[in-house]
Amino acid sequence: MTGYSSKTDVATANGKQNGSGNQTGENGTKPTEFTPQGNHAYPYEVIQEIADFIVKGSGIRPKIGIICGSGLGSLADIIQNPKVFDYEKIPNFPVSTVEGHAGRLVVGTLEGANVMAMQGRFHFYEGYPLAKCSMPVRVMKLCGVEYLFATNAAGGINPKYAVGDIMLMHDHVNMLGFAGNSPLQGPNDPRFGPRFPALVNSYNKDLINKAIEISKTMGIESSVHVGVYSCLGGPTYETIAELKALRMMGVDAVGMSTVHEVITARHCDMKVFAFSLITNKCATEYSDKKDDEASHDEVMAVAKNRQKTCCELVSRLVAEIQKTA
Ligand SMILES: O=P(O)(O)O[C@H]1O[C@H](CO)[C@@H](O)[C@H]1O
Ligand SMILES: Nc1nc2[nH]cnc2c(=O)[nH]1
Repeated sequence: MTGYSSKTDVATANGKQNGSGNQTGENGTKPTEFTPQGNHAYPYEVIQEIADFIVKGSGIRPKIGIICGSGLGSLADIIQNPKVFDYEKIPNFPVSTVEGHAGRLVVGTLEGANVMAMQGRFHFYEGYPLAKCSMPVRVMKLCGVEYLFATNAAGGINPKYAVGDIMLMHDHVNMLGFAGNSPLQGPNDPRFGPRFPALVNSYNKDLINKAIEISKTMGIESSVHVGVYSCLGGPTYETIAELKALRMMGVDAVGMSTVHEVITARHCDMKVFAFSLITNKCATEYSDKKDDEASHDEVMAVAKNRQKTCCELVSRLVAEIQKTA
């Protein structure tokens, strides 16, 4: 029996295959065979099967789901009593193909809360349709997750932002949506959420306020901002003209992820907290300076430098949620 095998979205950049093939679960059972619906959406039953595999395999029903951004995999390393699942071993799960995204799911406890963290997310530019990129958010939901923490590395467009700053997301501009692409495209399954979800209150204000308070106690409030993120398809970094356009639209930071995860999470009524680590300053004026060019090496280096701060912010916010549970 085979798993998901759409040949049109197989990410083979580094020779890895996506979540197809003859995987066998830890308990020896084989995953359900299925065909993609609409825009490659996974059927509810398949998502349920993946969630059951994780909950049974870990013995934990997580309340908080964390998605680690590029170079921020250490957010999962602080999880206690971790049960680790390589994506390759999870039935019908895609694989990570990007440097800085290890491709592991870590389930355990953090500040007394049950959590699960993705060390590696899926991006549109890897060749995955958006529904597949954000499929793990639905897995989280069926595992029991109520809160999604989505983190990312992003370029700072707001001239006030410095490299290493943190931007708490309070809104987004969905550029892929402008172009008619959505993770919710195709038939709607009401067991996840409504056909036409509203997004005006997507980023939980209480969690943003708590994070601001935490940043004060950490003494980093001057490098923490609240702003607007936009996701482009990538994998190219932006041209100056594109950056100027994004700035005119009110975008503060730009990346290639997160928005479709947030849309999927809000569709199934999860509370969302998201932040960008500003890993590079985006040039919005023409110059010949080599420094103006973004690079993934720089992104990874800055993320490594700031991982301790990001870990502390995340664990303190988890502690706050746990306190009020
Ligand atoms: O959004 P994350 O996964 O943090 O990574 C960001 O950094 C990578 C580019 O350097 C892109 O994948 C972009 O989306
Ligand atoms: N699109 C985009 N993604 C990023 N990820 C990290 N930095 C950047 C950037 O400048 N642009």
